[in-house]
Amino acid sequence: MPAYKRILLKLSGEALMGDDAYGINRATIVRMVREVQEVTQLGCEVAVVIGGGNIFRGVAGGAVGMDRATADYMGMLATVMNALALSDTMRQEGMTARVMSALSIDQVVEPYVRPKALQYLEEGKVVIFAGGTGNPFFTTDTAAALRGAEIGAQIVLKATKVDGVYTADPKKDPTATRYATLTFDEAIGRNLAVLDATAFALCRDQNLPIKVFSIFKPGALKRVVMGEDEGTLVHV
Ligand SMILES: Nc1ncnc2c1ncn2[C@@H]1O[C@H](COP(=O)(O)OP(=O)(O)O)[C@@H](O)[C@H]1O
Ligand SMILES: O=c1ccn([C@@H]2O[C@H](COP(=O)(O)OP(=O)(O)O)[C@@H](O)[C@H]2O)c(=O)[nH]1
Repeated sequence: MPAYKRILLKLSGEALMGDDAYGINRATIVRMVREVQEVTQLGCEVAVVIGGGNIFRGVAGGAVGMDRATADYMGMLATVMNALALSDTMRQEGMTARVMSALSIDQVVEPYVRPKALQYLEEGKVVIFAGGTGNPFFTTDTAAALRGAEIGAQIVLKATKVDGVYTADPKKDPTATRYATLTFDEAIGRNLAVLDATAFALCRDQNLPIKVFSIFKPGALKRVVMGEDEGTLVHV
């Protein structure tokens, strides 16, 4: 039995690159989709928020002199492309997915309508939320917290490049150690940048726990969903 009835899974855009320099690595996206399929087969309702960092990151555009809001809209469009790729890969693997976008691009994706998203989830379809929050100056982590709260998910699962929350960025500080659990106030107070502070604060206020785990570790998603010891739990 899965430990959660409904989850919000945040998939890193950047992880979609696999070992490529940018874009979507075919083997990587297929592997991610199969992991999601495993948890749907356990009877868990799955909503996904996908990032866009493999195609475009607003802060990077902003850093080279581009208007930050414009760069962020480009980043949001990148998440729409990833969402379409993800949904198509799910279709090829025999799953049913629906993409709902925070930005209206009528010819391409259906708009986000909360009751419809809830209906899809109840029908056992995977719902992929594209376009982040629809607002510049936010991230897809914040979109995950927001949509997670809206759909009544029991937990937000952040599948990322590291296997949990560390005392410092493990990519920069090799002496950093991993937490098994920590509170939102500790994460925010210590400026732990594995998620942005807005996402942490929203989850804290809604009493919505977050689990951070590695997207590269085979079977990790299933273990998290089964309530087994994997990654780091951030809680109130
Ligand atoms: N305290 C920390 N613990 C774990 N990871 C951290 C920490 N501080 C910064 N990071 C970095 O945060 C990254 C994950 O966040 P992010 O770049 O938003 O990835 P994603 O593509 O999953 O959204 C990790 O790859 C890691 O290098
Ligand atoms: O609500 C949002 C979500 C995303 N973005 C933009 O989209 C980019 C891609 O999202 P993110 O960096 O969160 O993706 P990931 O880290 O998962 O690759 C961000 O850098 C922002 O520029 C945004 O402006 N508002």
